[in-house]
Amino acid sequence: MKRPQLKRPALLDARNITRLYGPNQGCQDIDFTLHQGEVLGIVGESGSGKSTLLRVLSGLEAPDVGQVIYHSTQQASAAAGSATESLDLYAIGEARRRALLRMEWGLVHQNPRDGLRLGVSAGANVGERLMALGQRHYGDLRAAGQDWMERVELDPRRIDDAPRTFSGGMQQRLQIARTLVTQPRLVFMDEPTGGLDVSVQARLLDMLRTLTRELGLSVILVTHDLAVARLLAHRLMVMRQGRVVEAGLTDQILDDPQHPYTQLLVSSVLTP
Ligand SMILES: Nc1ncnc2c1ncn2[C@@H]1O[C@H](COP(=O)(O)OP(=O)(O)OP(=O)(O)O)[C@@H](O)[C@H]1O
Repeated sequence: MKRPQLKRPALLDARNITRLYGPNQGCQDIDFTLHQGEVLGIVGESGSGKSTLLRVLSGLEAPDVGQVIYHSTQQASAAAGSATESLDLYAIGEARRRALLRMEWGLVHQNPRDGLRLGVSAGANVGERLMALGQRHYGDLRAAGQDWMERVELDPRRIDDAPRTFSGGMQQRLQIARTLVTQPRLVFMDEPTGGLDVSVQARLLDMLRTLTRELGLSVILVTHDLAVARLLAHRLMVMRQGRVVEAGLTDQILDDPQHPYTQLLVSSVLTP
């Protein structure tokens, strides 16, 4: 499969990040740059530190050492165009970090229950994030809810139903709609297809691939599933015991792994 050439501006820089809970437990010495429109997969077996790294990158947990630098594009004015401001995620303060998550970033949890409000309607789940950005018009919010339900292949006639009446796969699609409705510049995904039936996973993956391409999303994706990584990610980082052991273009890593650990990971998928 042909991958796009990625010579785009940097969106996020991870600089020498370490967050350890014990020896080799967590993540250490992580350095990379995510470019605009790029999908970066973080892969590795259970306990390799993927989720720890994602929490640090997404502003949920400060690193012991290192910096996360986000290149935010502010729309100064129609005439002046946009200006880029580089923000040190853990130096800007809690309020600004939360505002970033709300306004420019999105987070898709493995378990949709962690990303949805189960007690309010599907439409409210989607509209709520828009309201947080200042949209108030009921008709527009409802129209956006219906539109996004359709985009994630949910029946828009169920807009008033509570997500707890949806299946796991439907809840995950609703969580994705809720996340993407605000057109985030950067989306973090933690095992977005984990815990679902294989057939449900396949459809969801297909949908995610279409949406990331259509919207030109920048994504950091954590998965232990190399098939998911193959389908969605342009580039991969392979983690083992908290460290990155190999990084590069997805096809190169999966078709010609260099590190013995990556070779083992790839062969364990290929060998029944
Ligand atoms: N809050 C925490 N307190 C103590 N130890 C932790 C904490 N979070 C993670 N760890 C430890 O850090 C290591 C890495 O865990 P992490 O969840 O980042 O790995 P992972 O690759 O995401 O695994 P999985 O795929 O199973 O989620 C593990 O040994 C884990 O026990």
